[in-house]
Amino acid sequence: MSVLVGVIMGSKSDWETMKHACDMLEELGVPYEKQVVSAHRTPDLMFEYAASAAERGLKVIIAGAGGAAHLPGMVAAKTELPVIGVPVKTSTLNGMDSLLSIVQMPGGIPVATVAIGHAGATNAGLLAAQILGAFDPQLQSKVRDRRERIRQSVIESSVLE
Ligand SMILES: Nc1c(C(=O)O)ncn1[C@@H]1O[C@H](COP(=O)(O)O)[C@@H](O)[C@H]1O
Repeated sequence: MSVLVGVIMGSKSDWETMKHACDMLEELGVPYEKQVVSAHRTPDLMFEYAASAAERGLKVIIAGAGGAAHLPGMVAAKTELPVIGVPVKTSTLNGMDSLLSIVQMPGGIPVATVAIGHAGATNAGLLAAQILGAFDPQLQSKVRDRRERIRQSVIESSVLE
């Protein structure tokens, strides 16, 4: 099956966080690719990646970055595909810098921003699957089954001894 989701990150050091998005895509059987692309350090590659993503068949892009996290917004500026931004936690400002850099997009160029760090990356993978699931009943049913398992496990552990 062709690759549907592009998972990109500003640096190899973001992998620790971004692997959680990939884990979720794998769990749900969504074909994806992963790559380091930086708006700051490899601007031409970033432009090329974003500009060609739709014609290469990608449907959703997940972009994670830390600090002055311009990657998700700049990618969103160069593609009409939905972009999900993952703020990577930083040692200096705990990821608040990443979050604020990603979330405050100007009108007309949206980035769907998730929470800071690992949990946000997991949700980014899930959100990408849910977007694709709107056009793919089989994938949507996998998401539904996953939610049911979560619901069951919360109910099972809801009685405190
Ligand atoms: N925020 C960005 C961008 C970008 O937005 O284009 N490129 C790299 N970075 C971030 O710099 C941090 C430190 O990177 P290094 O660990 O390589 O020094 C990473 O979290 C990366 O996402």
